[in-house]
Amino acid sequence: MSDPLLEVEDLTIRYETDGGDLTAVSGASFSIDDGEFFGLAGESGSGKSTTAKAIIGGLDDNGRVDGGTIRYRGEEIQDFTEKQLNKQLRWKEISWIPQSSMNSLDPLQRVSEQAAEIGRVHTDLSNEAIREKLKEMFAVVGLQESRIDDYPHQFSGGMQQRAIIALALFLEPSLVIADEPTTALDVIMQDQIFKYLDRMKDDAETSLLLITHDISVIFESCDSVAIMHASQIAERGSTEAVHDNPRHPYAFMFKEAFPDIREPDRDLEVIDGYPPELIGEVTACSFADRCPWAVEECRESAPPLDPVGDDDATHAASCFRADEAYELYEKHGATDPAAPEQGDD
Ligand SMILES: Nc1ncnc2c1ncn2[C@@H]1O[C@H](COP(=O)(O)OP(=O)(O)OP(=O)(O)O)[C@@H](O)[C@H]1O
Repeated sequence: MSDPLLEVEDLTIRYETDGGDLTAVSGASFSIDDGEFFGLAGESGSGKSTTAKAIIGGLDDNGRVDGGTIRYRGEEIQDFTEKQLNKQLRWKEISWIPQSSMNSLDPLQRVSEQAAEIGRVHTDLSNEAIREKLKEMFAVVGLQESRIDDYPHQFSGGMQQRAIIALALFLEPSLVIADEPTTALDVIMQDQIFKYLDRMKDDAETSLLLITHDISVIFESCDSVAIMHASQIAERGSTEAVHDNPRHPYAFMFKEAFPDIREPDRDLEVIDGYPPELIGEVTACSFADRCPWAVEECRESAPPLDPVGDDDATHAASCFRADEAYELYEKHGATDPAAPEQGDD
């Protein structure tokens, strides 16, 4: 079997802060194949954007990869210099639709000039061919082709977002990283962009790393998923396996917190509390303080992301009670029948 397109292994990322080193990602592992749509879900602050930024070499200055590897087409890239990233990866291989596109366009350059510069560095295409490709993408994202020569300030916020998406896709990259790409867009436009990505997937085996807090979008559009909670991957696997047979309490409670068209009458789950901010080494399950099924062991060490042993070899959960938690949840709701009743000694 060939290498996965992207392989993230045991990745740990920390930010230097006044309060000490904050662990934003702790031991994360997942891989994305050619033509695979992979969703990374989780509440705000779980480490999704940090993971994506590390892949494209865009960590904030106070952030660093503190352990693990990121391989792209088999080559380790976590220590690539800016020059290597620009020359070998960005735009043509991996393109990035950032969470906030508002400041991503150069205000001093027409969009077509920005495209020309990207095209010059990464392809042999003529200027005319680059303009044609950009016009095609403008049509896909619902912008008039004639506006490729506009400056960013001539667009509204939503239009700037669409211009960024056009720039991210016009060179047909192998991997598109999209961080909450559709939050500023209406549903029709979201649908149009996903349809276009699906076409790229069919025609050119384009892969997608889709980052969102909305797991229902991932269940609709992705082949695989990882659900993160406060720096750790709680569960990972094919969308089908994680949807139908979830094992980690955060994964199934998070999933049940969103409406599902297949179960219109279900009450939505509420997860009490907030994810912790983790200073220093992570030495416990980051969900333990919010988990109805947590036992002593969960606070004594961080559970490894182990295979759950079903038909999907990629399906793994980092929970000491992965074998029983979902069954208990289905029988008793979000309470542990083995836990002492309140008021007991
Ligand atoms: N530059 C930074 N300096 C210090 N801490 C940071 C920095 N950037 C992110 N963090 C912290 O790292 C953790 C992970 O943040 P990250 O933005 O990766 O999460 P996220 O899951 O993408 O959240 P959101 O959905 O809100 O974007 C959070 O605790 C956040 O406060």
